[in-house]
Amino acid sequence: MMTPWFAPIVWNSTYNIDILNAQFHQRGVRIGITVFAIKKYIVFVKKFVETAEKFFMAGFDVNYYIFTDRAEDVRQNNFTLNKGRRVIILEVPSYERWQEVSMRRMEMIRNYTQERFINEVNYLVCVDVDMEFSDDVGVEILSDLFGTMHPSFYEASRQHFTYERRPESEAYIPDDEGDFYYAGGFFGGTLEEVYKLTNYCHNAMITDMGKNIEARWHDESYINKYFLYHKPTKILSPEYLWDNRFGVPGILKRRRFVAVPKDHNAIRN
Ligand SMILES: CC(=O)N[C@H]1[C@@H](OP(=O)(O)OP(=O)(O)OC[C@H]2O[C@@H](n3ccc(=O)[nH]c3=O)[C@H](O)[C@@H]2O)O[C@H](CO)[C@H](O)[C@@H]1O
Ligand SMILES: [Mn+2]
Repeated sequence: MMTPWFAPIVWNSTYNIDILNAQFHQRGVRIGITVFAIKKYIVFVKKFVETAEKFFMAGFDVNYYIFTDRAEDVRQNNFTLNKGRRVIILEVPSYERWQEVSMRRMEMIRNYTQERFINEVNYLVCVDVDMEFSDDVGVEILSDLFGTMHPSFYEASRQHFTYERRPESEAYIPDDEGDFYYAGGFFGGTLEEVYKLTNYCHNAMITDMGKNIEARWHDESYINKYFLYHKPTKILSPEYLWDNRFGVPGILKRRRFVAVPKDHNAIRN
């Protein structure tokens, strides 16, 4: 429930949501959530927003920032939103390879954080779009800088973490270092902290590209490197990022945000 640097690990029943809601409402906190729906991934947007309206930050002001190269198609969804909640469609370029689409999210989040989000929200939550909410995800996740345990590795020991192991890469992590294996698909924090993380990851990727290196798990590898030396102030348990292909272990009392099954080849090409 607590890391050795005193960051809480958020599991069901470790917090009282009424106390937290009162505190965050008192501060008038506004929350932004970023998702990318590039090319065929626009098919995921409808369910993502619909389920977020039920489960994500209920009762709070939320801006959905949907980055897409197909704005018209995304608009066709005619979202029905609760009070205080808005969909904002941001037109961005697309990239040919899915790996680069995934990695370029860092650059785009960084740029919009500085230009726009900073004026509109107090916290940013950055997630994958091929997901749906199936239980509450509320202000208990918010902190200066938060990351999420990857559902494949929360029980694994360090030697099994799939960090980048080539010393030439900016994402390199030595064998005897590393706290957790964090997932690329759910991180966030204050605007300042998200700016620092995304700026670091983008610059590291560009440096590697110049050397013709792409880290093993793309953006996720660079996030893991960043979190090693800039420890998150809160860590989300796999309740917040689950994939039903892993079954439902006893430790998992809630599945709050779950991968939507996809045909990888069909959707990425
Ligand atoms: C749940 C989780 O931790 N997911 C991570 C995992 O892969 P995933 O296998 O879940 O990657 P993915 O196919 O979902 O791609 C990541 C994200 O990029 C966006 N996208 C991708 C391709 C495309 O054509 N259009 C598009 O919009 C979309 O928002 C998608 O959710 O590893 C990736 C890097 O390898 C990223 O770190 C993901 O965040
Ligand atoms: Mn995904």
